[in-house]
Amino acid sequence: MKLGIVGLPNVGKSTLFNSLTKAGAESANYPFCTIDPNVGIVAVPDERLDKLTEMYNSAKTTPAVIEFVDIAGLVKGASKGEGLGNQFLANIREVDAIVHVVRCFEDTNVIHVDGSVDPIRDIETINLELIFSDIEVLDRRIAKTIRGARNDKMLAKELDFQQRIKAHLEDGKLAKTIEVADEDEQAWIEEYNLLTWKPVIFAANVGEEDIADDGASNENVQKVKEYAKDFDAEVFVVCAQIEQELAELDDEEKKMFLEDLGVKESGLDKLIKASYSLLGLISYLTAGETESRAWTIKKGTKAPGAAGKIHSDFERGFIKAEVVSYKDLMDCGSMLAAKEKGLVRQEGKEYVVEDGDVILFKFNV
Ligand SMILES: Nc1ncnc2c1ncn2[C@@H]1O[C@H](COP(=O)(O)OP(=O)(O)OP(=O)(O)O)[C@@H](O)[C@H]1O
Ligand SMILES: [Mg+2]
Repeated sequence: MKLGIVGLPNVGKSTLFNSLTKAGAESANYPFCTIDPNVGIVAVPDERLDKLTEMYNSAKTTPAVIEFVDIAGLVKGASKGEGLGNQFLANIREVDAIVHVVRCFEDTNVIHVDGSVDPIRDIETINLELIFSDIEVLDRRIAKTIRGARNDKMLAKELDFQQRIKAHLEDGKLAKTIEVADEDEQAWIEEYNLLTWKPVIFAANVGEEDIADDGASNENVQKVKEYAKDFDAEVFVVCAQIEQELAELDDEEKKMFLEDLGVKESGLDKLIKASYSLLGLISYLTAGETESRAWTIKKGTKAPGAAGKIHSDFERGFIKAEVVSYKDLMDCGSMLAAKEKGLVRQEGKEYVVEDGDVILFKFNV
């Protein structure tokens, strides 16, 4: 699962990325592996995992992770080769969702490429580049489809759809706002990998003074929130600069710093969790003396599929799953007590795994 960080130059993308990846490294057990200087693996904060580790005295704790990709700032004309951005547009085509960083902080020391802070103009500049890039992709697709469409009903239907999306984009609209008529169209649009089809989270990057009230008194943040409504996009208020400082601290210091700032949770933690649910992901947990671990699955995954995340043998030889909800386990205080109360269920192949299920798989190979 990958998220791409996009935005204009100098709006705080790398600051956010650095704090994300450093924060990931802090939860030491999952190594922050730099696959590439601009790709970082980030642990999904999950306090359930800490509690399980405590209960089982686990030697190791392994959180769920997501990948973030930091790209160079996009400028007007990026899709036509302006700036550094266009070579990176290809990188974002591979991501599952986009974090769009929008500058909402006023600071005359930090240059804005367009001379002033104006979040809606900035968002539209980026969106337009993404739209242009999508139009190019569609043009290539259309050229291919057109060849076969004359003698093939299905291709003719697809061609019609492609042309509809193109017209929609040329109107300055995002692919995700197009009405998809049926399952064929749904499958096609998913396959095209259009940038403006991907889910988006806006990260409103504010100054330190705006953290305590979560941006409520920052006019720019309010504008972004209003704007995002039209796209069903979530807006997260974050101060990238503070997050970078927070990421340097250990857990205890971090807690104190957050208290000083008047907030419970770092903006970053909220952002990571939100990204996770934006992607339709949930975690189930495994616990034991050697390791407590969170495993990422798509909502709706059945028990054998979930087992397959651990090892393909678990899926192939799946017999059953011993399941207890995290809450029941905690309420009972131990697995034994939960069993005595009949709260540990034996589930079969059709069981749909839920977020926070603590599972032991039985399998045979
Ligand atoms: N919330 C904030 N308040 C004040 N300054 C900030 C904030 N966030 C980032 N900055 C500052 O803005 C500058 C640009 O940040 P950064 O390098 O992260 O931008 P970027 O979007 O990655 O730029 P580029 O596209 O050029 O890579 C840095 O000096 C950083 O310290
Ligand atoms: Mg950068």
